[in-house]
Amino acid sequence: MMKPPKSERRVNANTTAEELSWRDRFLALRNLPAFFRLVWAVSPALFLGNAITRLFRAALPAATLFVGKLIIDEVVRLSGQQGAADTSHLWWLVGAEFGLAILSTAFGRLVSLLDSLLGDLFANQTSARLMEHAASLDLEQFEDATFYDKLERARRQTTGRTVLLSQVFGQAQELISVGFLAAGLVVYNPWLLLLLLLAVTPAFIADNYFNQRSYSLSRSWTPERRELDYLRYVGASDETAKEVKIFGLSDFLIGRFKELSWQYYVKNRSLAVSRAGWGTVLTALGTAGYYGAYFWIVLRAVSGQISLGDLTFLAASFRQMRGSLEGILLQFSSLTQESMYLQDLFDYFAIQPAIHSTPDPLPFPNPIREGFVFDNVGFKYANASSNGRERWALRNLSFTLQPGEKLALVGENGAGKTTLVKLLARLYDPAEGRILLDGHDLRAYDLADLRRHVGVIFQDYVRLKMSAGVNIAVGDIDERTNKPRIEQSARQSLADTVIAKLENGYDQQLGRSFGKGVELSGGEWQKIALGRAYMRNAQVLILDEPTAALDARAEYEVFQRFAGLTEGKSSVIISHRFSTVRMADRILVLEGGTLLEIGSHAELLAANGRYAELFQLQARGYQ
Ligand SMILES: Nc1ncnc2c1ncn2[C@@H]1O[C@H](COP(=O)(O)OP(=O)(O)OP(=O)(O)O)[C@@H](O)[C@H]1O
Repeated sequence: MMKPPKSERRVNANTTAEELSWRDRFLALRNLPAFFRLVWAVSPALFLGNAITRLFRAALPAATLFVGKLIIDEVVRLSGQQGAADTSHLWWLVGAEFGLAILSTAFGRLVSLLDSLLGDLFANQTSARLMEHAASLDLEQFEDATFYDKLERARRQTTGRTVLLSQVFGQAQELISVGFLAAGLVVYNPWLLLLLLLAVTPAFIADNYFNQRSYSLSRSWTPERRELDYLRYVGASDETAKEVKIFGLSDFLIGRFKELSWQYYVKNRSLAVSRAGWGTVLTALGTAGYYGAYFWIVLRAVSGQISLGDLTFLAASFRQMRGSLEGILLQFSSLTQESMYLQDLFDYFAIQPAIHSTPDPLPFPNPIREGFVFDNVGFKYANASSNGRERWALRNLSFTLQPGEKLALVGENGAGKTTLVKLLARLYDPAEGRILLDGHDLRAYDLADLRRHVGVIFQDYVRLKMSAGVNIAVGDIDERTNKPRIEQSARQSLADTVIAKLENGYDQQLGRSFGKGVELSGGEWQKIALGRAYMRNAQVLILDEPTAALDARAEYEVFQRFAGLTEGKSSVIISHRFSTVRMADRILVLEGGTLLEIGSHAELLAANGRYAELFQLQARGYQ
């Protein structure tokens, strides 16, 4: 994974931008080596090409000025000669200056080209790494708003971060240019250099200050920026359009968007205005310094102490150096700013998942011999609390899921059924107690292997805006080109009847976002999603309200087939429909996160407890 060495992570991720001191900002520059390693890894050839081209280009300004000086001196010498003069040397010089001008343009273009190629590659690769890293993180991390802030800040760093590369390279290029020019100036008068430095320093300090404030503003507004993105999405997307219309939400959404974006604009505006004001005043100081030096050079030329060529060389060197120095100092302050943004990228990559395989993981048992044992399991969501009290989603939960057993989970909304399933698939780890599989803690097993063998179809399954075939193949994505297997799964989940009606069959794009995509009904989508369970050759199959959107006949058929699929395998079904639930070997009734009853349909009816009550309630509804 992309992780900077410790020394380069010195700027604390939690330091608020407002508190960033000059020291923090300089420390942020430590991110540069790690950044350069990343860019180098993207393309060593482009990286080297860029560096070399810039080096050559750096020498050109001083060389051009020097040739210009030689030309003027030669013209002055020739104009003072009697009779026909030999001008061949002069034309050689003019030709050389022309050549240098062409080279300068060509190198300039080449540098831009290499920058943009490298920039595109870097953006692509970093985005891919961002996704890779996201995939390695815990579900719990995705439920935390500050995580999204980090992700958002990191995402913004994938594009445009190569500006930093051009800046550092450009900076080096300018420094070399300035070195050449300074060598020329020092020969005449070192004090000129000092004057120049003094003239540009105030603008540099001001710029640093404003860059820091602009970074602070941008950072502290991350949640609002995400909200703006969200409002833009809700206000204009196929998934929300119908409710936005029905409930007449557009004014409300647009109003909120305008209010928030206006607040951001006002904050940005006041910063931009004071930056422009101070910038003007302080740059004028720089100009005054330049004209002071110019005055001195002209005086020396008038008194004959330097030649006309020297005058033009010095004046132009001085002007160019001022520009370059100003550029270097200002770039330096934006460099520290960019390095701070870089910190956001590294902070994101430094987030580590808590749920991972142990160093020597056990392979998932095949077949399962003893089953899963929940031993006094408790779990609470990190962000869950009510009236300031911690809320446990599950507590004191003990039961066994036998190999080959069909277990149904029953309970009212929020009772903890889905949470139990997530613990089984190790999307979360228990906060209390433990889950054993064949006598070993679930954490001892290889995570990827566990996920392969525990297949879950969630009630809020993902509806991919991709082809129907891929939507089924999700159950075993490596088999996405295995058409017979996809078709077989579709037949078993009744998705084949849905696909038969689609113009392009399995290749039909679903969802309306791309091309000629078509939308499906809720039940049709559910049949497609159920196909995923048949694709997966898992030992434990879990269906979380798999048939809620199916009509009665489809539900009946699905369960007939599902019984065949799970023959000899363990399965867990969550359902509010007792017609489904009663088919299970055992039924576990949850209430408020704790186990209330467990037993077969007949046993629980005989016990005449909560299950019997809920069952009779539903049965009465059908009478
Ligand atoms: N991601 C989450 N973050 C915080 N709390 C959550 C989260 N998911 C669920 N909860 C809370 O945990 C409790 C159990 O939720 P769970 O989803 O397991 O219930 P359920 O029995 O599956 O409900 P339903 O029948 O409505 O699907 C609920 O009180 C819920 O509010």
